[in-house]
Amino acid sequence: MEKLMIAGGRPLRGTVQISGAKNSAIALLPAAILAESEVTLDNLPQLSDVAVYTHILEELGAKVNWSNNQIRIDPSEIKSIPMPNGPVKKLRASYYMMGALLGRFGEAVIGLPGGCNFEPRPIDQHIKGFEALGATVTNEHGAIHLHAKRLRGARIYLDVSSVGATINIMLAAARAEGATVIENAAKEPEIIDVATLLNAMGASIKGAGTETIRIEGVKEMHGCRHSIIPDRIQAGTYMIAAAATRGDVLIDNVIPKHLEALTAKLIEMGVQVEELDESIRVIGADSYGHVDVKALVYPGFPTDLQSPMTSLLTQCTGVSVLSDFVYSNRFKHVPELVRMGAKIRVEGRSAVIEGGPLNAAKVSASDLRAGAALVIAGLTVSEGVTEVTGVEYIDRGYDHLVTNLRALGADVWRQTE
Ligand SMILES: CC(=O)N[C@H]1[C@@H](OP(=O)(O)OP(=O)(O)OC[C@H]2O[C@@H](n3ccc(=O)[nH]c3=O)[C@H](O)[C@@H]2O)O[C@H](CO)[C@@H](O)[C@@H]1O
Ligand SMILES: C=C(OP(=O)(O)O)C(=O)O
Repeated sequence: MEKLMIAGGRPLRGTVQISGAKNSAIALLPAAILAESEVTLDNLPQLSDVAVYTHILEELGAKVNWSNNQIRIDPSEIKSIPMPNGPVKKLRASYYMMGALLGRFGEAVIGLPGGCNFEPRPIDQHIKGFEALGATVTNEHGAIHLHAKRLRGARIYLDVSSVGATINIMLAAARAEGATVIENAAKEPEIIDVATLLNAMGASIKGAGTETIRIEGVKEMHGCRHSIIPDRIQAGTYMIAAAATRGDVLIDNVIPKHLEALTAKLIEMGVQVEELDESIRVIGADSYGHVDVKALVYPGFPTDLQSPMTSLLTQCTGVSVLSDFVYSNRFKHVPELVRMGAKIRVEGRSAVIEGGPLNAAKVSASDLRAGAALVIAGLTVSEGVTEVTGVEYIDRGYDHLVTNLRALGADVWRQTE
């Protein structure tokens, strides 16, 4: 078993380069299935989720050539091989195989997804979308079976503006007959990134990034080259870590606009934040005022930064309230932070956090962002060594985390028992 060991108490200082976005990459990889020729993705993050996805594509018959931050996918030999089990169970975004295979072949069998299960994460809106396009969808022993003689465009109103459902419907509809309109679509930057790739592959998608997306189905799609957008959640995690350790960090290769909700909150609590063209500098202060935070869909404060933010709020004076309006029970990090001395209680969909010092402890990450929260908490503790297990979750979403933190002056290392 691997652990992260953190001897904290050192302010982070220096520059960190942010990799491409996980939540884009793991949608762009299956999107390549819709092309008839090679797709090249640049700025690919080096993450376990990406490794699992490339393995899935290879199992389907794609020729994959991954070298550092670039991947070339030749999907010309891909077949819709049933995948009720195996690697699809290892990550959440395997649900995109449903839309991509359905869109290209009119059929797919994909096991229900795995990934971070901090609470039940239904996919009813994805299925509603596939059915509206003309597919029959059944759940047989935990695997979703999809079949359509032909897919026809439809008007689909999403009950919740789901990132996954919006992207999955775009994938299925890109090569359908006629026009599809997604209403109440999610507006996250990763959706624009997927639409940009699909359009470069020959699709006709308008309105990505707004609540109405219109897709005119095309007969064929082809290869192209695309550079993945920077990972706003990794960037936000380093911003929070810089503030929590009272450091001074330049977070480079970011789109500052994607981080406005976090930037505004940091400034409100007394952190100095400077936005540059493609980077953000975060300069910590000796003390911070308490703030209330509401995690919402984009452009609101991201739920994926809610857990890391909890750790920062333990460093504020007074009581902060952090509520999650996307995932009401995403609080598995709280008991672990309490183990480290945090004064936090969960009330409904909110965590009530009373500021105060933390101490080193042995804690366990139950999901990716809970892991990030525990690492940040450990970085604030000046005596003793915090041990974080569940490193496999952290590796799903943080490219070279230990190397990056060490380069910023943190005393962090991996230890295998
Ligand atoms: C791979 C990926 O991109 N993961 C992100 C994606 O997850 P994911 O796409 O799974 O999250 P969604 O945007 O779909 O979920 C948003 C909300 O809608 C609900 N819902 C969703 C789909 C559905 O069919 N029915 C339904 O009720 C969910 O329970 C949740 O309360 O967006 C989340 C919200 O920003 C992020 O936390 C995840 O990091
Ligand atoms: C919840 C997350 O990812 P996934 O949806 O892939 O589990 C995340 O990135 O915080």
